[in-house]
Amino acid sequence: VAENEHLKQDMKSCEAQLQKLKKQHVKCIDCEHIQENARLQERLAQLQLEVEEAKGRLSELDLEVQQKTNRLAEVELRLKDSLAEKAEEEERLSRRLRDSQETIASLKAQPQQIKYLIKTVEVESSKTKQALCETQSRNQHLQEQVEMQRQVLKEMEQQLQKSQKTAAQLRAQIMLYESELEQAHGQMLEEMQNMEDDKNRAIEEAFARAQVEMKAVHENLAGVRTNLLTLQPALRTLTNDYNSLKRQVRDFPLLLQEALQNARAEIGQAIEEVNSTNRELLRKYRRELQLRKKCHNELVRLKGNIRVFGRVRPITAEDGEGPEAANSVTFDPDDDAILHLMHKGKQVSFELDKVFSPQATQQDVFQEVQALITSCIDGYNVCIFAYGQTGAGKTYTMEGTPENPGINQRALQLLFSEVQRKASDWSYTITVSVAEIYNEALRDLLGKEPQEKLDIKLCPDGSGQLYVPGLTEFQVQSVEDINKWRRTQARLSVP
Ligand SMILES: Nc1ncnc2c1ncn2[C@@H]1O[C@H](COP(=O)(O)OP(=O)(O)OP(=O)(O)O)[C@@H](O)[C@H]1O
Repeated sequence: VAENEHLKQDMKSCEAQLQKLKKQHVKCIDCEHIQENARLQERLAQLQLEVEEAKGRLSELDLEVQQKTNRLAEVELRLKDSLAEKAEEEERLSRRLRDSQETIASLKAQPQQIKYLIKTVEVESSKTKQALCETQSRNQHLQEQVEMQRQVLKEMEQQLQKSQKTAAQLRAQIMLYESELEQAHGQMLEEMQNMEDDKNRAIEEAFARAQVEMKAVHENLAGVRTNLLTLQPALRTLTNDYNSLKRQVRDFPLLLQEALQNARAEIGQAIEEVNSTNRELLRKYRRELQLRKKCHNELVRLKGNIRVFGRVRPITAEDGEGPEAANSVTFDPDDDAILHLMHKGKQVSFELDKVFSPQATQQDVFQEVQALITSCIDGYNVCIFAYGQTGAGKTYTMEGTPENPGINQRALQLLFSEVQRKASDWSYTITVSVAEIYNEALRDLLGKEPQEKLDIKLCPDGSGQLYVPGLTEFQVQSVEDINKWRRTQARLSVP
């Protein structure tokens, strides 16, 4: 208990020290050392609680020992009482036994006198006979009494034996109680000792831990103190920074307003510049458009609104051999617009816009009509068609082969690539229609009723353009879309 008190005092002094340290560093509210202190205090409180609990247990055990001792005293008292009772009983019984034995002895001694009396009475008188009879009956009665006394003595002897046995049992039980009590007492002492040891050990450990933790806390506090010292300049710098930031924040709306005004002026200027650039671009575009129109008109003026090209295909295996298969056209080496033809032995010359020799490639031919595709994108109506006798090479020139495509495919490729190129500035819609005129009958090859005959009419807007009412039109996005419709059309057209 003294040690407990000592430990408590130590703890109190530690707590007081902690409180003092806390007051010294009250600014450091959330630092980890304070938290650690709080943890240590918690631990101390816990240990105090444990000590209180151990004390409570100890007092309980004391109470138990007290109760057991009281019970033992009671049992001893009861035992003493019963022993005294037994002794008294024994004393009483032995007294009675002695009395009985004396009585028996006196009774045994009496008959001889009676016998003697009988003999003497017989000889003396008849009167005495009666007295003898009385004496005999008395003798009988006394014998019966002796017998009874014997019986009582026997019972008493049995009772005495039983009492002695009971006393022996009680003694054995008392001894057993005593040994149990002694054992319990020993156990209790041992347990108390163990508990005392545990308590002391726990207190020692807790104290040692508390000391170590206190030491660590002291060290940490020293560290915190040095940190505080080193942090002070940083705090000063931060305060300065904060003040300058505060100034900046105060001035910020003004600066912002100024910056916004500048930005607005700059944006306005930029918008103005963009607008002027746009105006310039628009002007240039219009000029370009006019230039293109002028170029087209010039082209049309120079090359004519309708241009005719001649293409001489090479001799193929299908033409056969011999003079029948010989080429009947010749070219002018100085002028690619003249074509000579031998007719009935005479040379007839034809003047065209251009003549392509058998060596001319598909690309050469397309190059010549390429400008018309650009005119088409610029909004002019363009028509390219092939004319010639069977086997002259119309299909080859217009359609070509997949490996070497003709004007159609190349024109469509150019059309879509141009549209793609201008997509950021212009939006185009390309539609496709396929019609066939055969034997003066017009039919819609993409329509649902391809056999149905259609009419060609003048546009009612007075533009002089022709149109076919009811002609099917499909919007297309790529060359492949067109080719798909063309494949449909190829199945339906006149072979
Ligand atoms: N420039 C050329 N180079 C090589 N072969 C050609 C050329 N032009 C035509 N041919 C070949 O000549 C043959 C006939 O050509 P194509 O079918 O184009 O004639 P076409 O005028 O369309 O005939 P049709 O009017 O009967 O349809 C084909 O085998 C074709 O490949």
